Parts: sequence; structure tokens; C-alpha cells
Amino acid sequence: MADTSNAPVLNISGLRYERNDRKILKGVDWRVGAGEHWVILGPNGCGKTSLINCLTGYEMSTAGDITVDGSEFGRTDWREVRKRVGLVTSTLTSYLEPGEPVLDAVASGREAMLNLVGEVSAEVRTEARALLERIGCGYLADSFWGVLSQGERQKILICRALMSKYHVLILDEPCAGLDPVAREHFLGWLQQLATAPGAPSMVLVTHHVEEILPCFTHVLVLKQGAVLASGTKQEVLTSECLSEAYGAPLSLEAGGDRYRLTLLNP
Ligand SMILES: Nc1ncnc2c1ncn2[C@@H]1O[C@H](COP(=O)(O)OP(=O)(O)OP(=O)(O)O)[C@@H](O)[C@H]1O
Repeated sequence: MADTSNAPVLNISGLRYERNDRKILKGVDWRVGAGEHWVILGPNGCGKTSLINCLTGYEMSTAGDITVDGSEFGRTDWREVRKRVGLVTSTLTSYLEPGEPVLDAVASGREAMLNLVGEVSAEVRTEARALLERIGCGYLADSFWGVLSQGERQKILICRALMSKYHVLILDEPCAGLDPVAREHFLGWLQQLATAPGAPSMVLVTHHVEEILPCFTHVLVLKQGAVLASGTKQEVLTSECLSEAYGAPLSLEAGGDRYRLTLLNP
């Protein structure tokens, strides 16, 4: 049997994404190996969400190759691939109907559907309710998506991602809108999830270095739609690299097992 232990979970080569005459991604190469957990950093508008949207088939790339969990974009039904990718992104917020019941929004994550069409089994509903309870949102099960606060929406999207039988979990600014306590609880849970046996590979898009938990092994830094740096946390996460990425003098400090970034001479 072929040895697939070193097969990448995500593999992107020469990815270009252009819209309305804008070159948003300009030839991105990126490989996520099994067991690696990545953070994506980069200034506003550098293309982080566009990269995630191309990876998950929510946006069509202009050129390049994308392989997710062994399936190549264009050769596989992307709806099937999505079932193996847990995704938490505010992009989904605009796709979900305001009248979608929260329990359905979570349950539909099993089939990676947006807005529940048809029936889901009682078993899946029970699982969705249990997940909502686990994340402290059981009280929202019978509410509608449209009335939730921003923080509640993030938590529901996290529950939804957990419903999929994912091999990779992509989190695009998952802490946006979470209060400080909810954020620390969420990060603690993420660290546990990443270090559990058989954990999925994780990709975290963030602006905040303090969210880079010890479980993260690699960092991708984007700047103006291109890869500025890509490699292990030790190689990439430096004051020099982040200063270049954000175009300002920054000092990165590691305190305990978390990081802190300070703008020098603000
Ligand atoms: N359909 C489009 N037409 C023109 N420009 C677009 C389109 N979609 C995205 N962009 C531009 O592409 C750039 C990258 O956007 P993207 O959302 O990927 O950035 P980001 O790195 O996730 O930013 P942020 O950190 O602010 O969330 C932005 O400048 C955005 O305005």
C-alpha cells in the first residue's frame, strides 16, 4: 500500500485570484502536511479570506491548483470536499438566512449545507443540541440566526464546523466578537482539540499574535496577495518578519506560552 503519511492535507500551487481587474492573490504556493497546525497572518486586505474562500470552493480561483485532503479542485465534487473541511468564517454569516433556526444551522454542518434543505435525522439533531450545550449555547437552539449577537454567531459557526466529519478545521478570525472570557475558553478548547489523538489539521487566520497557541506549528505570512514567509513558527514568527509584513516597526515577545506584539515608536 502507498505510504500516505506524508501526503499534504492542503496543497496549493500558483494560486491566482483576480476580480474586477484586481490581482488579489498573485501566485500563492502553500502546503499543509498532516499533523501540522498553521496560522495565517498579514495586514488587512492582503488576501487571507480570499485564500480561504478559494480553498473551500466559495470563490473560484483564476488560475492554479488546489488539493484538499487528496481531492483536486475541478476533478471532484466540491460539495463532498467541503464535508471534510470544518470552516468558521464570517463569510458564512452572509450566506445563512436570518430565518434559519439555530439548531438547523448547526445540524446542516454535517452535510456542509448552507441553510437546511430537507430533513435531518433525529440523531443528527440530538448531536447538534448536545454540541450547542457543550459550547454553552444550548439556550439558543430554538432562536433564529438573524437575531443573534456577533459573538453568539461565532459560537454557532464553531458548533456547525464541529458537526462536519472534518479532516481539516479552518478558522478565519474565530475570536472576532467574542468577549475576553469566551475568547480564552475558546482558545483553551482549541489547544485541547489540536493536541488530542487523531486531531484534524488546523488553520487559524488571525490579526492577534496572542491567539497563536503552543499547538500551532507553522506560520504563513501574506502581503499584498503574495507569500512573504512560510515555515515553522520558529523560522517565521520574528519581529523582523512581522515588521516587514505590516510595514511598521514591531517587537514580538514570547511570554510564557503566548506572544505579544508591540508597535515601536507609535
Ligand atoms: N470581488 C472583489 N472585487 C474587487 N476587490 C475585491 C473583491 N473581493 C475582495 N477584494 C479585495 O481583495 C483584497 C483582499 O481581501 P480579503 O478579504 O481576502 O483580505 P483579508 O486579508 O482577509 O483582509 P482582512 O484582514 O481585512 O479581513 C481586499 O483589498 C478586497 O477589497
